[in-house]
Amino acid sequence: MFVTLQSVPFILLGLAVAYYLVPYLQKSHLRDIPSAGFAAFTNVWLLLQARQGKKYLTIDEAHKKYGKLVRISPTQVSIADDEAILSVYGHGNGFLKADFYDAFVSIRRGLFNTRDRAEHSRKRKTVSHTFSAKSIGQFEQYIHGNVEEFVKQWNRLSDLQGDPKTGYVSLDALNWFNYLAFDIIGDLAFGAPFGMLEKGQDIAEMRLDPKDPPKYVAAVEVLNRRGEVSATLGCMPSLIPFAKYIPDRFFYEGLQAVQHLAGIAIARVNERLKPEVMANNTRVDLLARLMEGKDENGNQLERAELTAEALTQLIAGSDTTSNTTCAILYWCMITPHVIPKLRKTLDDALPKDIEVPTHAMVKEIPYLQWVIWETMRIHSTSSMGLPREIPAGFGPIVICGHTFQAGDVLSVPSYTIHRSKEIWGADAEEFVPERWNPERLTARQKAAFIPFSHGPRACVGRNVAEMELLVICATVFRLFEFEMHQDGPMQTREGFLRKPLGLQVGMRRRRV
Ligand code: HEM
Repeated sequence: MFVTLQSVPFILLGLAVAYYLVPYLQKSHLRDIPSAGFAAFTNVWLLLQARQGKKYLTIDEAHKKYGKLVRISPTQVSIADDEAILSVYGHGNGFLKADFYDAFVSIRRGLFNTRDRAEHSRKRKTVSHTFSAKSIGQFEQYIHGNVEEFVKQWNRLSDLQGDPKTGYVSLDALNWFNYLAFDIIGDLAFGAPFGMLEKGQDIAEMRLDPKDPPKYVAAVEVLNRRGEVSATLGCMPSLIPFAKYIPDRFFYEGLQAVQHLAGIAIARVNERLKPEVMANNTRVDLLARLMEGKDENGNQLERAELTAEALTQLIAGSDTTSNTTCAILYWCMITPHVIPKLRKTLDDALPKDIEVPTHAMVKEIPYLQWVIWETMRIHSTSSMGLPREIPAGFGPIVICGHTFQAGDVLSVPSYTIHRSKEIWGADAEEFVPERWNPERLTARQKAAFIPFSHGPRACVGRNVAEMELLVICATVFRLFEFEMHQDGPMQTREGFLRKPLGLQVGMRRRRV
């Protein structure tokens, strides 16, 4: 058979069509599910949404248009139905994290991005007791110390830089919540805070190799870039080896960020494991606990695995908390009556001479808890549907009236579920902390609240996160006053998380 020059374009076109049609036809059982744009034919659609930082929103809009089931890639179906939460994320269903998570691996796989079930169970066993409600008490001292430093810095700013007339100093609250969250996790996971609060600056030491001389990078920025590029490449993992050749700075800088972030963990673990530091160690932090962990042969974790796990905690436990704290301040500020009510509740509950309360003092204050939960619902720091694959040997399985097969990837979109009028009522788009009153909250709402996900891969740090949020919010709203210094709503961008881009406020020491 002869191939003429004129026929080459047609052959290429035919190959391209086949490339997209074959996966589509192979998944014939998904053909009756409406496709968002051209998503049924190629992952490029999902990749483009992620690249623009608004995947959760496009998927939310697609659900509003097409209903509860929407195909968002040749293999992935988004299910906006709270009934699917148990089936997709529950214990014992056998689903695994999808190849999306391959884009998050650096150094080596850690607890968050391990996809193999047995490996995950082993890793999770090593850390889960450390995060139990009983054990986290020993971490409180590190949280407390950093919140005290935060208060010192805000008092100083208010005293020295406040407007002479109003007393308010203008600042980006997100920056300060980031400094606080990074210093806390630095203290918890690496043995010392990064010193961001003290310097009022986003800065961390980084070494790509323990023997390298130190370099300094902006850790928050590095984490943001890394989250965005990984969440984008995760939509098309086959692109990962070629990502550095894509002529878009987003990918180049993102990949550099992945390395720099690993470098931050390498530098800090290196510091913490120095013989002179270890010899005098009295700390009961996360790294100490990880060092007690054993592998399947009873050996202690080797340096690379230890570093990967410490890096996992740094990534998972830093901007999750700061983005949530920033969203809490925003929603409280734009909703009249919430701050006065919260402040009165805190004044009534806490001793006057205490600036930073203990966890025990704040964990039973319902209105404080409701404000936090309501923000986690309406803001949804983790907004995307976390993708889970039905492994070989499983299925067919019926979810929401549709039959799925091994190899299908399913996800339940948190943002859409958290704002569903069917679940939360007509005021689902409003910030109403009172909806968490147990007399009002329904069993369905309770089960549909998934800010920490659900099942065996749910947030292992939830207890620490809740302790941090309670102590930080009780402190911030009781000691400081705010006025809005920005026009329009708080802008956000989605990487792995839904992150505020900033919150410009006036802050001063409390006067009344
Ligand atoms: C408000 C704060 C937080 C939120 C909203 C949050 C949310 C989540 C979510 C949704 C997941 C599931 C991710 C997935 O399936 O892909 C997760 C996993 C995880 N989180 Fe958190 N998290 C928070 C704070 C923390 C903290 C403070 C730590 C540690 C100190 C932490 C450590 C982890 C780890 C290690 C995982 C992976 C667990 C596994 O796969 O077994 N998180 N988190």
